[in-house]
Amino acid sequence: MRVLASAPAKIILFGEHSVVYGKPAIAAAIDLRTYVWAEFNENGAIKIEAKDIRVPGLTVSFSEDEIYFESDYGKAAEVLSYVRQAIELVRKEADANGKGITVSITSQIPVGAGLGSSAAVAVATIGAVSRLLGLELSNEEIGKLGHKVELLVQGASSGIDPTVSAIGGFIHYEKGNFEHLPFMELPIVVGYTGSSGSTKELVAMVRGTYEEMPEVIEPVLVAMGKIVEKARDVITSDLDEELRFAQLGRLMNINHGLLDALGVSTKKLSELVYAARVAGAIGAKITGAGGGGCMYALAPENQSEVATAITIAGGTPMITRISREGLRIEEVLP
Ligand SMILES: Nc1ncnc2c1ncn2[C@@H]1O[C@H](COP(=O)(O)OP(=O)(O)OP(=O)(O)O)[C@@H](O)[C@H]1O
Ligand SMILES: C[C@@](O)(CCO)CC(=O)[O-]
Ligand SMILES: [Mg+2]
Repeated sequence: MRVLASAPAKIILFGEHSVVYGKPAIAAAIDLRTYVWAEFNENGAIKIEAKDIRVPGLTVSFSEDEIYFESDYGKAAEVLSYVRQAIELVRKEADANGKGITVSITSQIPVGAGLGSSAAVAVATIGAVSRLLGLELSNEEIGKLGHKVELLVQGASSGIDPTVSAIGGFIHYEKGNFEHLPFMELPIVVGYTGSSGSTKELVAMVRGTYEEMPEVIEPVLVAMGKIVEKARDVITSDLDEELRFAQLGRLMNINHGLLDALGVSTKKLSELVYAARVAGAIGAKITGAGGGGCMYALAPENQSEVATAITIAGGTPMITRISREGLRIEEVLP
């Protein structure tokens, strides 16, 4: 039997980082996907074929009989730890420890770019392997297992990324609970800096500053939570679209300033944010953990001008759509 599952990337519209501290956040699934095939193998091993994961900065060390592979992301085997933990977790749930499973991954989502590649690969793997092992799990339950995977690998995770990847659409998320927000077409442009950041390291960096000076950082996190509540009121209000976008744009700009204050922006991210605003975007901010990765801009009137400005500033623009669908079982072959 072979099973193919897919799960979407996401953008965080408002509230990344503060969501790790129990504040609310708003996220949406987008139409880039990770695809995972799962099947049994005979030798009892976990085998992972990550077809298009690029491993930048590869170093190979030869020591006696051992060979170690390291990359810019750390030890090569660690790069696959989200997938490995996802398989092990599902095997345990299904009481199938020791069962040989091969997964093969292809992905449209840039890695470490703030678009939730770790959550999508974990959710799609859990989806494919749970179906293979005959476990009946809802998408919501799979999102919760995806959160466990992120906690195991990263040490800290709010769970918003695996939740939105599993269930799709727009969500308001707070402390493990989510609520779907009304679906809307958002005229956005995502700008990719081309460099990556590790969510694990960025979350740990913010934690370090928080512990060093909680009296300074706590009010920043509280303000981020207020931005999210205001954004939710705007999204669910009956204001006309122009006013709604204008208010959301202002909230994005304030949220970006606070993320910069937490130290998760980079020169390139800020350049893309300002280039988008100068080209007429009504709001622009980092999306995801930062430290490289992506920003997004709200540009109801001029998506293509904003995309061009992002290119001129050295980024790669992506005009994406919100995905209503989360995890999907694409094929089950005998
Ligand atoms: N196609 C893939 N195959 C295998 N592992 C992947 C794949 N895509 C992502 N990963 C795993 O996810 C890690 C990147 O996750 P990380 O959380 O740091 O960034 P992100 O999820 O892309 O961004 P963010 O968390 O800010 O949204 C990679 O180092 C790798 O371990
Ligand atoms: C930085 C962070 O808030 C969002 C990453 O997309 C981490 C998390 O919520 O787990
Ligand atoms: Mg991630």
